[in-house]
Amino acid sequence: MILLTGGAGYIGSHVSVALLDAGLDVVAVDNLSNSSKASLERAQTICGRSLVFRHADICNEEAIYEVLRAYEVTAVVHLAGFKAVGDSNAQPMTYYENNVLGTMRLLSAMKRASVKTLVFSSSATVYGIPAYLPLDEKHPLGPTNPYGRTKFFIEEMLKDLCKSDPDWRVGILRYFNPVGAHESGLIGEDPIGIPNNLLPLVAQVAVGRREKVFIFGNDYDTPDGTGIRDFIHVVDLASGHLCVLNHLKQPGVLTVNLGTGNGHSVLEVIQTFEAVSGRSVPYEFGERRTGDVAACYADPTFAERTLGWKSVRSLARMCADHWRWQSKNPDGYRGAQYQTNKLKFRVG
Ligand SMILES: NC(=O)c1ccc[n+]([C@@H]2O[C@H](COP(=O)([O-])OP(=O)(O)OC[C@H]3O[C@@H](n4cnc5c(N)ncnc54)[C@H](O)[C@@H]3O)[C@@H](O)[C@H]2O)c1
Ligand SMILES: O=c1ccn([C@@H]2O[C@H](COP(=O)(O)OP(=O)(O)O[C@H]3O[C@H](CO)[C@@H](O)[C@H](O)[C@H]3O)[C@@H](O)[C@H]2O)c(=O)[nH]1
Repeated sequence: MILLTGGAGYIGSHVSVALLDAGLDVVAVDNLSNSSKASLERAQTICGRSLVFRHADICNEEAIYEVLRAYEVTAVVHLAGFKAVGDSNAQPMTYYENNVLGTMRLLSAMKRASVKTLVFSSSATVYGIPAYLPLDEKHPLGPTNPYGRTKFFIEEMLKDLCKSDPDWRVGILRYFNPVGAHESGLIGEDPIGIPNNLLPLVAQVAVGRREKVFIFGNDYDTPDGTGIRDFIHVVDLASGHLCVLNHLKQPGVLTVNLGTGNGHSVLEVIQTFEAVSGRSVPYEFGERRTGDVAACYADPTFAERTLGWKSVRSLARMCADHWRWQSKNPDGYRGAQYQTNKLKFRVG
């Protein structure tokens, strides 16, 4: 049985599908602070298999320990955490508590239950301002905001833990910019309030929920002046978790970039989204956003060499799948527009 923390979230629901489709048993734990259980009900519908859901907080060591023992968990995929960069500047201690302390509690519960295999979702944000591109795993680390520092501190903690005890096997996955949705249109990203990230905002403008996209800067040193990022399809990203889980046979830490290696500009994303959706996405150029860099994209060769993993879905596919999710669920999981035959969660 695999314990998936943050399982009801955007990436977690897609990882649930990848794990269930691979025939693995899953217990998903989430405190639903930024998600809805509906995502996991739909993940079950997609796979035709049930998982176990436990409403719990990773900061609650006893609750996690109890789950680890009750379901005979053998490995943990740890996605639970807060992720908004702006919020983390405003409330750094909340981020340190939830992300760093939460991970410490989880590790402590794992140690007590003798579960010592972990896959952790880190972020390309740990690299900070790129000294060179593309970013390989050896690039120096220097996160520029509290959210990024929580990921950095957790990475350091995991390295120390593995040095101290050779039984631990840890995969650190540095995600670039996950976008898109499962091709069924049943699960996808459902941010609360005005989206911070580009793709969900573009999708909400296309569907008519918002008026236009403000492009943060058109004077970067890039071909069209707008920022460049490595957008990666969330289904490709999810499959990377399976690959790393299968690969964690040796003790120690394996740190891997999950990106495509291709950079796409903000304007390119908007134009591609318009083409695949047939909708217009009005935009306006505005000031640069504090903390943004001109360009950020991965060198994904280490992932391919060590895990045999490679992203396969194009930007057009990312936009098309994101659009299918958004157009079928204009109000996300809150809308009742898209009913599914709910599979019951497994009772543990
Ligand atoms: N989406 C991105 O752009 C991105 C990029 C890099 C890394 N990541 C990391 O990937 C992970 C998943 O991100 P996501 O985009 O799916 O975000 P998300 O907010 O959709 O999912 C995170 C989930 O964790 C849950 N959660 C938060 N704190 C918890 C706690 N204390 N106990 C139990 N559950 C808790 C939330 O309710 C949510 O369901 C996060 O750790 C995030 O930092 C995301
Ligand atoms: O309303 C918007 C939102 C974004 N952008 C631009 O779009 C690009 C992508 O921005 P965004 O989607 O916010 O992603 P990033 O700022 O690259 O950060 C994401 O990707 C990082 C990993 O690379 C993660 O660590 C972060 O948590 C996640 O928010 C950037 O050039 C932004 O300036 C706009 O122009 N307008």
